Amino acid sequence: MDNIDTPPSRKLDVERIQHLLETEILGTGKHLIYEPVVDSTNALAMQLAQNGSEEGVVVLTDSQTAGKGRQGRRWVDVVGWNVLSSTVLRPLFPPYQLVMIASLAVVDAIADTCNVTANIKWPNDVLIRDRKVAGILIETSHDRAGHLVAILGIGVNINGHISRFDTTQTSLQTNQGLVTTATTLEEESGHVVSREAFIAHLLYQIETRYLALQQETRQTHGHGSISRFIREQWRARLSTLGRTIHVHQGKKLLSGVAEDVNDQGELLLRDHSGECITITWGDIE
Ligand SMILES: O=C(O)CCCC[C@@H]1SC[C@@H]2NC(=O)N[C@@H]21
Repeated sequence: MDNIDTPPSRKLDVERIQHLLETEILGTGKHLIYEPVVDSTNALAMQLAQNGSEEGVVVLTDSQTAGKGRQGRRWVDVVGWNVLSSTVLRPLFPPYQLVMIASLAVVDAIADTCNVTANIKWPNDVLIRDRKVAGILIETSHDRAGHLVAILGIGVNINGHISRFDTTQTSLQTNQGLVTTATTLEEESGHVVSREAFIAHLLYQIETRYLALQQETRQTHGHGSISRFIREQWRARLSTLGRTIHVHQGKKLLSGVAEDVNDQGELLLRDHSGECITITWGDIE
């Protein structure tokens, strides 16, 4: 049993996150909702949002019983070792800009807490050394008053070593090839990472860009320098660009070189016949 990482059954210290946000990171106080176990933080946050909850409410947990991934997949976790968070937002700007803000926030929170460089696989997977460390799921809907709400769900593999997880205690073994495709911050930085510190930095990083973009959208309808700056920051972090890739869109497979992204964050793929295809969704391999 020596080589098996057994999860600590430590609960998230929400007061510590509040304290870090208010004193050290200089972000504003947040309305944090913590449940030790939920089906999905996104589902709970969506329920709250549809019932009119204010933006900025953050749902946190130690474990999800039905964590949601992109394109209907499951998101599995090991109790107490991951960051699982969902934030209620009411963006005035389009969802593709939220994709950019969220992935940049994760990249920056990783640099802040671990001093490790992470990159983005289009559109919003966060990778370190080409292995996935975080996933983002944005879901939109309308509340009872008809206003748009967006739930920004973020899952980050914080501690433990993927290759050593005790898969008899988790459903990780259902993820084919996880060991070669995923990683954790502990694995990459060489030290245990505080989930509380990571969450505080993450929320701060989301908030600064989000508020700036909300203000700019009110004033310029999204054509200002902040939108451009965020898009350029995100583009510069995309490890997908310049590579030969395969895009899975359901049963359809497209291959070619990922040349660039357009203003809406869509991927421009040059296929083998020389045609440029605009990719709006799909899984990149
Ligand atoms: O497939 C992906 O890459 C996206 C994964 C998103 C997972 C997070 S964990 C917190 C939040 N709650 C969910 O049910 N999913 C997101």
